Amino acid sequence: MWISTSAVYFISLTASILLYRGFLHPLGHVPGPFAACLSKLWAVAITLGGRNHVTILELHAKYGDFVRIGPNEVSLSNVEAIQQIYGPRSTYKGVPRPAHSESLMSIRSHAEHSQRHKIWDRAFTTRALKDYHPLLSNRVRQLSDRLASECLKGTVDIGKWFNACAFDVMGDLAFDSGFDIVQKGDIDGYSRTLNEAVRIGAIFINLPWTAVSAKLPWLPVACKKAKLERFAQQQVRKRQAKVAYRKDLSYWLVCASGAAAVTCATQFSPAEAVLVIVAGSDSTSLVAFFLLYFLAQHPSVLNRLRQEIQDVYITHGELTINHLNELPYLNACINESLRLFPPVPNGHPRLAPKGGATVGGYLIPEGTTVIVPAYTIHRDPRYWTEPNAFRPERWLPEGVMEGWHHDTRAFVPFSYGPYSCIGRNLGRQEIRLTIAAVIQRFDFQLAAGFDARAFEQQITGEFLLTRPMLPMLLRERTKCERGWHQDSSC
Ligand code: HEM
Repeated sequence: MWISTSAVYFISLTASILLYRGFLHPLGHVPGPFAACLSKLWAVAITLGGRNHVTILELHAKYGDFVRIGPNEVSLSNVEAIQQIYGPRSTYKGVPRPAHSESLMSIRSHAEHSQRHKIWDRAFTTRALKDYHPLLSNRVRQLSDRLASECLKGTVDIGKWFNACAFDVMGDLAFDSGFDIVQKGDIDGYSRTLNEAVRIGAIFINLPWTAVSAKLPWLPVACKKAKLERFAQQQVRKRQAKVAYRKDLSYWLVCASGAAAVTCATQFSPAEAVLVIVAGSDSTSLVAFFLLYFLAQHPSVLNRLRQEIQDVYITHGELTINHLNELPYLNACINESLRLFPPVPNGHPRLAPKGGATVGGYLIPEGTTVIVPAYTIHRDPRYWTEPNAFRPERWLPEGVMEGWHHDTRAFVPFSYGPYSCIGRNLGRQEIRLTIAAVIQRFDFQLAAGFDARAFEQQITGEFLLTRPMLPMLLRERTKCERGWHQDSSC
């Protein structure tokens, strides 16, 4: 009797919730897949399938700028929306992040975030970045040497090595002691663990209550999280013991404030150390990876880029970060890779303010979660002519012909506004150095039978894009006074 009463209660409750969400909800007028209106499980299923970025793009192509992608969630693919939702004067709130506890990325109160941001800012000034140059150059040199030995063995999984290098760089910056994955391999599996943590985090973002599972010690997800946190704790402690040892990132976050070691512990938490690694490694290596993929398919772009880099080498006798910063074609190629494959493709959730808001003519009720998806807006033909083509020239003055659409307001790979990427200049420097080092020293081509369509279909985008295996054949070029050459005749 008790069971049947409970069952009736449960069924009626579920039916009323579904009825409300499907037909009576204030977002009822917004088009979108019916299953998405009923339950967040739709988003989880799409996330698990891994093709969020493509699904959202297809939904916008079908339904227009304003699409309902959850019971209380809409996706807005319209350039007018970006400034209003993410801009400095936005009244939208950030959505708390269950996956990155106690870090800059999880603080979503504007006042608290701005206070913490000021401390982080010191680590990303032009002067601070300059101090990281030797460290970056050293790691990229190691990567280049590693590729030289790997290419003798056959096809090279280039993405794996780019990722290892970016991981080593961030390890140096966050802990002042690298992981040495390029040289020794991922012995302890930290890089693997982090990648898994990011995937799991994507589910937590869609269904915040599942984040509880990270606290149940017998679940694999909890073990992995605990392992990572233990590691970060050890590293932060070790780093704090050498207070003013080197001007790395933790120096600026902690020690430059003159704080005593005791306050250091509260200022640079293991969660923030993990944030540096998560935010700075995969994202950066993905951009370099996709750029190399495009270059392998576009020989004329590769030749022009190689010439630009060669000219710098001939003029200055070396390739430093300062020389590379100003190269227009290199920067254009990086922008084009960021446009076509933004590492964070699905947009950043914000909550509509009290009383609701109107964006680009659309009424958004109070408390609605809103996203502007980067992958979709980067490929919108209203903002970009030939949106799916890799065409770096579009970023140069001579490359935008009359009548061409090139609306840089619709370029948001680092998000936009006060919560946008703090490490973008560092990331760009690392990408420039990596790409310059690789294309200067190696000729490369995709392995025989490579199928670009199949490759792109394997790219998933739960939170970050993933990189499928990209088999490349690399051949070391010959070095002489005037740079590197294809054959031994310098
Ligand atoms: C090209 C490479 C990179 C891309 C495409 C990228 C992209 C992004 C994006 C889209 C966000 C906003 C995330 C959100 O609101 O959900 C973000 C935030 C952030 N990124 Fe990056 N990032 C890159 C490199 C880096 C690097 C090298 C660092 C260095 C530590 C870094 C540190 C951060 C931090 C700390 C945040 C949080 C900022 C805040 O909440 O105020 N990123 N990044």
